[in-house]
Amino acid sequence: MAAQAQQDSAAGSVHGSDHDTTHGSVHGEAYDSVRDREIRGEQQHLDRVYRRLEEKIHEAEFLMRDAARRGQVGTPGALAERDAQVFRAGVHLNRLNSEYEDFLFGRIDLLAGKDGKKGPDGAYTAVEPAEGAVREDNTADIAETLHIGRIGVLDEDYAPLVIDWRAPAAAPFYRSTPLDPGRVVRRRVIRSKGRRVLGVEDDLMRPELRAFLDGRELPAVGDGALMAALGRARGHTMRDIVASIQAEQDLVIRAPAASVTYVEGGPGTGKTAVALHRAAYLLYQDRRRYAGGILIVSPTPLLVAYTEGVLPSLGEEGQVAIRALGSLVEGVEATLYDSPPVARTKGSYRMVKVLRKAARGALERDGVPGRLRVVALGRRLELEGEELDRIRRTALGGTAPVNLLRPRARRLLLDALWEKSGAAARYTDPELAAELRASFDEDVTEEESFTGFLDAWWPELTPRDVLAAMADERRLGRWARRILDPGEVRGLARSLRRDGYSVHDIALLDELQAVLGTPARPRRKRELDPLDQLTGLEELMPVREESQRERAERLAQERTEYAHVIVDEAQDLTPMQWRMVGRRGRHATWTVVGDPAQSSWSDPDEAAEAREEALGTRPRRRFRLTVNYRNPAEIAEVASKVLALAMPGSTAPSAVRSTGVEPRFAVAGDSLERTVRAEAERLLGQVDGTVGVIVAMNRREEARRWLTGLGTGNRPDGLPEDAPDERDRGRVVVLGSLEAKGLEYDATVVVSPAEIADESPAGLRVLYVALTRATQRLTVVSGERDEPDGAGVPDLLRD
Ligand SMILES: Nc1ncnc2c1ncn2[C@@H]1O[C@H](COP(=O)(O)OP(=O)(O)OP(=O)(O)O)[C@@H](O)[C@H]1O
Repeated sequence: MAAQAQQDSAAGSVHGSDHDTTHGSVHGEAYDSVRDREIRGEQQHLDRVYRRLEEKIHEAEFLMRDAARRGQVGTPGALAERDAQVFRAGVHLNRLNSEYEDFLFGRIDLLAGKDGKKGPDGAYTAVEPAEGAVREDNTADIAETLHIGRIGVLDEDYAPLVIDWRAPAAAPFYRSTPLDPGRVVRRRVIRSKGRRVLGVEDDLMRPELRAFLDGRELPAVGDGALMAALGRARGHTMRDIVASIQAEQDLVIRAPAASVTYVEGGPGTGKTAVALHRAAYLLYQDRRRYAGGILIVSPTPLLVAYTEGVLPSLGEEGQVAIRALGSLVEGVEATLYDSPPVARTKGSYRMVKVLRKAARGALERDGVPGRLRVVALGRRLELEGEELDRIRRTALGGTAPVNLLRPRARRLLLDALWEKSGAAARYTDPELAAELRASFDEDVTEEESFTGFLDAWWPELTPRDVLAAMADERRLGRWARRILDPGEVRGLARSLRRDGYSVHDIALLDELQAVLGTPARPRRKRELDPLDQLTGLEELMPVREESQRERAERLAQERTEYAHVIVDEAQDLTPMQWRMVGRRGRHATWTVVGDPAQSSWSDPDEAAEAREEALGTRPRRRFRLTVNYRNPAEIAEVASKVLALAMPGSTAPSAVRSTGVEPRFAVAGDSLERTVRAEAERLLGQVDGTVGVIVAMNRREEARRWLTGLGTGNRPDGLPEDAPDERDRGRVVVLGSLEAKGLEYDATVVVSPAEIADESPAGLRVLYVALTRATQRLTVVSGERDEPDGAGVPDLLRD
């Protein structure tokens, strides 16, 4: 399994075993000296790149100053687009310099191509080698060497010093494999920090070939960049994978953005990483088109926080908004959880009908005046009871948004009052009657008693008002008759009486916003500005352009629709959430990534239907990711047992590496608390990075207390500042099973598989998620319900 995966991966170790050791020889030369020489060579290249960038930055600064001197706007906006880009690159570089590793991270050495055409990035465009590029004796000359980095840099002759990783010329760096090498002979990953090259790792794509560069044979050093990247300790934020994107991932990242791109793949196959890199790629490829914004929808705020740093590290911020499902509606933030049955009700498609009824019914409230009384044409006119109800029913006919029906209701009230006045009967001349009616309407609508009544009887409803009205079980029962059963009504009403909102409430609020509509507001008159009287003022005023970030924030606030929508963990969206997300991408292209086997939603068919509706009739392109980069084979093996129960017949992705460390099974004796704490402590000593403790949702609070002071950042009272566990602070994280979605840790403790599985109808799939979070070590603790065997293996994880 793992061997197959290695073969699939472009970075799989393909060169001879003499390179796997740091001593030995490469083509008769001491290995260490070859490596040093290669590193020195890359260092010289990196120095050249930095010198060129500095030149360009100075040039851009000069142009800016010059433009300012000539009275033009003193910002990059006044420069030619190319220079402005260089300027931004320079600003970005300064940041990269101080904050990020691996500005320059790759290199490919290529055979001569089929033709001599060059692309805009200065590189040859041919994908396949020229005939005769490889000589009969299996030797060849390297015709082109490209360096790949986070941005593109050209030298003074417009030859590429660095190719942007998203440019077409960089694709072979990611796609070439020994099975399908194209022109690539050697693929090199360069590790650098700031301006210093630290190491190089090579893969030969044509190991049978002896290739020469400037008369010297091309050596290969290192033993696999991908494995080195995967073995690194995990922190609290995700890293980008630019240096080691794999061929099957690259196909997704660079897929044309038309229509809907579907990506499925098991845990750890890089779906989230791919989604983020795809956003950066799309912006690079067509910045103008995506100025409309890219929205990335993520299931939890924890996953947003985990992934947020990746885009700036790719040079992208601003046009991409990463939002949790609970933060998609402006001004509200989900903070509560619903029990599985309530979540199921709230997420169900049936809520559309309930909400439509509630939005109309919410107009009838306690305290609404039962009588309208006005004086007009010298008479007292009244409407009450049944008459008012009838008017309301007529006004509400059809499906138009409730808040937009107020003018219609107002009209109907005036009609009824006019009727009551009997004036119509007295005037037979239609012109005269119309005139009188107009002045009647004007008189009535100016009366305080009329406007006051209308405001109370037909107020502008907000989504929150309606949701609050649904907290009344009796009223909700009326609106949900024959749609929800009484148990569902009770649970729903009770959950809406809490302070705050759950993630499922947010989709209800959004649906209500659509059902209620927003009446057009009269434009506020601009206050009289004495300077308006002067002309030509603008030219005299210094104009401060918005910074890119300010602009992005402003646009994000104003924006309700996006040009491209990326949905991460798409298997978890409920039908109501699909409707909410769908409204934000009505004219968008889409990338949808997910894994049905990890779905915590209990009715996948219903969700699939809502998803299809949200995505409309656009054509679909499907991709499948097959390699698990997160879990070692030993952990993947245990998880696959639960997969077999959760989704019989589905195949698990193949793990790319194995650590030789089997998962550990512990049985809680008389104290679950003590066992969990001891196991977490043990793992803290075994890994350098983070430890995630995953428990059933209703044990979260309790488990946080169990682990107080153990690397959690919750210091027990009286602990001296330099206590030994101080270095572990923040390394242990306690999570409810649903919160673990998408995250990963060096080691995890999964507490009571049976409790997690029993918690909801989708429990087995949630357990599958929990078991696939660790990059190095997994400990499973059995509790009362787990029925462990003699080796401590719980029932659910046995064959
Ligand atoms: N090509 C790669 N090079 C290096 N690391 C990679 C690569 N692809 C994925 N990874 C790493 O593997 C881990 C899993 O990736 P990611 O979280 O994107 O997977 P996923 O498919 O979204 O998983 P899940 O479905 O479990 O949420 C991450 O640490 C990611 O950085």
